[in-house]
Amino acid sequence: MTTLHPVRSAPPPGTDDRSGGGAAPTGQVPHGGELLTALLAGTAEDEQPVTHVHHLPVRESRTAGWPGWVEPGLRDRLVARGVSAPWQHQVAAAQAARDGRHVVVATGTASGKSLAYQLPALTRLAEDPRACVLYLAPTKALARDQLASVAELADPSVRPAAYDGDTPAEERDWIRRHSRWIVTNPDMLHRGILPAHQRWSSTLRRVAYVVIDECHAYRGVFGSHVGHVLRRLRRICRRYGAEPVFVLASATVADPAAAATRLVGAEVLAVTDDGSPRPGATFALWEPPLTERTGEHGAPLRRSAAADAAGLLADLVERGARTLAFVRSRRSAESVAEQARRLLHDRGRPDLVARVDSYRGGYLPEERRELERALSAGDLLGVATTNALELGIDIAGLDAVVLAGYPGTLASLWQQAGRAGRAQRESLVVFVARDDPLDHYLAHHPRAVFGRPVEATVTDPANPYVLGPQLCCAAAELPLAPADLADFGGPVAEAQLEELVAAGQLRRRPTGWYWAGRGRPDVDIRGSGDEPVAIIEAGTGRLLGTVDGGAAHSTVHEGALYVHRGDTFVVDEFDLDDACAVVHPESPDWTTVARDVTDLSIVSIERTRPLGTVTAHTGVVDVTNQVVAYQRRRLGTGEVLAEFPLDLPPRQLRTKAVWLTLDHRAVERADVDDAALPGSLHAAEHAAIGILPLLATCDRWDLGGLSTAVHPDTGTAAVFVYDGHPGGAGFAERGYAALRRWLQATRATVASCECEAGCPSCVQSPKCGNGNDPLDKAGAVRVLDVVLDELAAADERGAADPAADDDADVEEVRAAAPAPVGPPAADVPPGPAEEDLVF
Ligand SMILES: Nc1ncnc2c1ncn2[C@@H]1O[C@H](COP(=O)(O)OP(=O)(O)OP(=O)(O)O)[C@@H](O)[C@H]1O
Repeated sequence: MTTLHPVRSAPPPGTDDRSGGGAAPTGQVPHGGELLTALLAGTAEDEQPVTHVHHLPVRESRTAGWPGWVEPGLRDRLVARGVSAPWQHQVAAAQAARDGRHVVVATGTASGKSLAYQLPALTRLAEDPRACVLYLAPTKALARDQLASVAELADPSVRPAAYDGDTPAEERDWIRRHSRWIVTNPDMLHRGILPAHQRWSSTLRRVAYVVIDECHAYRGVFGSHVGHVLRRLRRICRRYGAEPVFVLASATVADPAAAATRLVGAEVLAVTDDGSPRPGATFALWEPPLTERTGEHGAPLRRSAAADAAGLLADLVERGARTLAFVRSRRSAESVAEQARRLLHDRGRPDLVARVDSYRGGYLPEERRELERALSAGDLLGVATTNALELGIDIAGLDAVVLAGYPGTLASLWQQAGRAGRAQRESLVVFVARDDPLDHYLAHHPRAVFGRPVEATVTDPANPYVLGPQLCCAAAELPLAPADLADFGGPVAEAQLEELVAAGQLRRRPTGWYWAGRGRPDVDIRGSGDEPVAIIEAGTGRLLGTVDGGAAHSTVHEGALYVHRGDTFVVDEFDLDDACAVVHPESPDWTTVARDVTDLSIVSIERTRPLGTVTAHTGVVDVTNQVVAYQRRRLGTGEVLAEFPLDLPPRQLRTKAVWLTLDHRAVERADVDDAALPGSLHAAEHAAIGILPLLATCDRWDLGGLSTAVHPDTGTAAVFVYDGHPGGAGFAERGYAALRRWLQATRATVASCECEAGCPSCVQSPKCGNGNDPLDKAGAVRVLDVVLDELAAADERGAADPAADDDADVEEVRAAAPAPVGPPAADVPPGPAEEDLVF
């Protein structure tokens, strides 16, 4: 790991840093570029972890005048709080909302998105003493933070209040009657407010604005449910005579207008041109080097991102830099802080040991405030934290942020990176890649990080497993009239209603569809539809939580290591009949990985794109999966310690998939013989799954795959990637729509990895049911080359699928990009061609 040594004068390779190097003046914390140069000074000659350095220059603010309609009292309060003039994007979004247009403000972290909805909403509340606002947040912590901010700004008659699962019963009635700014969440809307709409009618008829904060959080199956909850809300409001304006806020996402329109079910205008100022930063992409250690099939392993993050944290603290290190789990937060303390101790700096801590979640406001205070005062210099500190903290003046691993979305990455920076001082951000294809890709493709975002927030409101239950909820709230169906998908909804009538869940009457079940429909908007499995602690009988039924076989089988809020347990018994798993606390030095066998059959093809010797498809598939064994693997290294058989029944999943078929000519062109074909397809499939989250906001654990040299349904070689949720979640369809970009990035990831025969950074998968066997890295590159050639040739012939609307080449898209969304994009230099990027 890096240690303190004289500053190296040459900048690291790949740098476009303009800040220069040099040691810090005594007593002063060096700024971003200097810090990085100093960190690199002690790196071993043969290791060069920094793959790229990006310089984010200071961005000056662009303000606009206060719109004439803003309530003077509100304006005065804002001015008194330091908002002397609104930024341009705030006025653009506020004006659209004021004019009655649904609008999404999609600008960077801390760009003042709140003001964009507070201006029109609070003005309206001041003008109309009866008007109300509904504010929806994805997490309770964010909701509570926003509540405090509105309470400070609003006139006392607004009485902002939180109405969520934590609201005491005795307060609920008061809130319903008196609050005019109700802070809640989609779950409460779905379970509490909409089913009891008569009780809420006086509020619902007065709703002027619905604010949906952090709207990129609503993705996949959950996002599809939320989309319907919002459609139900609009229908009920309409019934009481209200047509609220929706204002959405989001950090970086691709195409926010389309994503927001799909979520709300009505046209939404996007405001993306960020007028807020930003301090400068040096942003380094860092990939830990390969080590002598080996994992599955002797694959070389990289040094862990956590180990490098701990080293960086210690180095930065030693230089007096106030640093946050974001890690992926609570356990990791503790161990990174512990490793950093040990390093400082070993370097003879016991004075600094007490100034490093971890943030262990729990989200207690007092804990957060103490941490904010200690960091601001400089008592604490380094904190390793989970994403608990990503939202809703106000720590000014951090010198550096270290990200140990990609946090899953670019929005989160910028949210975390945005915690660094103080006015007039350049900060340092270091992204440390984990041993995983997506992290590896990002470490070597700076423009995927600093260019226009390509990851789309996908939802699929037409998923029958979402639409059916949601139509039941809607009908139970208020019978569904034919005129209502347009909001719920038109013909798709009609077809679904027929099935619900046939199943006896709804009744058709001349006036519409009526709920025919007993009580209320029981629909879990956060679950997969399978019965959740309860996790029970042996001895105490304490219910620790639940896991999704769909994931239970591979996560809580007998012998599995189960992590709950950072604490570890081992499963003693998995009872399928009672849907529960009994666990005991244990912290072994291993983790477990399930082994499974998968079978897939094609049910129907929805779209096909012939590409000469290759064909791309999307459609419905049946996947049969059986977990048959599990492995114990050593923590940190991934070394396989033992394998144990399991006796679990197979399970069926009907879902959506994207797949490629390759006829014998394509296989010949790829120069892959019979023996190498299965491994080549399998390796391409793994890398493709690892990369899809770059284009769709999902996790590789949301996806499944299957590849085979001859698939019985097609008679050809085939690679399938499917959504791991009943009915699909929109991820596979996004892959089909962005096929070329997806496969280009996949190919680049595999080809650029310096390992010889495949490793976790390229073609090995941590969740492979076959133990990553067989895999043929070189064959995968050749197969992907043939597919990409065929795609390019088809595009030249003009045979692009109209559905593949964004299926353009990565470079072309970026070159043509309009004013980009997100913190860095406006400053991205034209950049070198893909092949010129630093590897
Ligand atoms: N026009 C302005 N001039 C000066 N300061 C402003 C202006 N607008 C907002 N601010 C301040 O900027 C800070 C960030 O604002 P806010 O929390 O609304 O940003 P955000 O975009 O919602 O942040 P996040 O990305 O964390 O959700 C706040 O301290 C706010 O008071």
